[in-house]
Amino acid sequence: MDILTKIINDKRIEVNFRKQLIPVSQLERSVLFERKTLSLAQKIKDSSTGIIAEHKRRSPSKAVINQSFNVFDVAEGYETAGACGMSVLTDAKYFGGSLDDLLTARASCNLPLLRKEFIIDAYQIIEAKAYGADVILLIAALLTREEIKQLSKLAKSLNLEVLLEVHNEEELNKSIMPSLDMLGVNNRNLKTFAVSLETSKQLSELIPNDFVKVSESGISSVEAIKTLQPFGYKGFLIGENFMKTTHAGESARVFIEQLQQ
Ligand SMILES: O=C(O)c1ccccc1NCC(=O)[C@H](O)[C@H](O)COP(=O)(O)O
Repeated sequence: MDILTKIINDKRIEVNFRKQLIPVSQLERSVLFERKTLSLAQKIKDSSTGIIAEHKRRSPSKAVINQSFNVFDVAEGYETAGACGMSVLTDAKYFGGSLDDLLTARASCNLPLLRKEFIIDAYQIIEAKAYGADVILLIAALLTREEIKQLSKLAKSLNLEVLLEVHNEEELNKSIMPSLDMLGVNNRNLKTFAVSLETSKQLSELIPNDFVKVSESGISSVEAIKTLQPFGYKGFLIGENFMKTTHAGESARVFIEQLQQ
């Protein structure tokens, strides 16, 4: 069984459990549910660097990356560094994240926050809003076109932006629709974990220009970004490269400074 199938099997059980624990009506009463959300797409459009910096403790491909940072410091550091937004992994079993991480990030910075999660149910989008997210991720490999439509429309009705992630042409073709804000190309093959920036380069011309283009995963140098920018990418999602250091915020600051030169 590949890792994505394993993650999704576990996620179905987790989501059913959570639904019973905290009903939608309770999520909708959260103070953050009424909050005015921030636009990550606009921040990326206005930026010359477009960095979405991720909080990532561990991953299926790299095991432990960093267990010692606290989310408060990382969020504050990323904001000071000049990131456009922050991605917060909320999956516990495979990434060591949680919704509390999202809440802590929300309390610690004014950056647009992406809930980085394996979303398969409308309930998780309502959770995202209740815990302070501005953006949700939809992964085309997990969803039918009809599901992408339903879930993205729900997100938009809650004033959340949608980053749709693809890995290949087939996923891209089935996903294009007006209820998406950003199209992300994941450079990591989720079956083999091999990373290749060629994936972003090859798919770029197939992405209509009305979407903000984001390149995700395996970006570890300023040079990598400079090779992706001519392909129309404005946003760059970076996790491990910052989280594996002794100070995620400081490493993002140095990276963004070099990118501006
Ligand atoms: O990172 C993984 O190993 C992984 C495995 C299976 C599904 C998703 C996975 N990662 C989620 C992400 O998309 C990345 O955390 C994100 O793009 C940042 O990637 P990186 O800069 O390479 O840490």
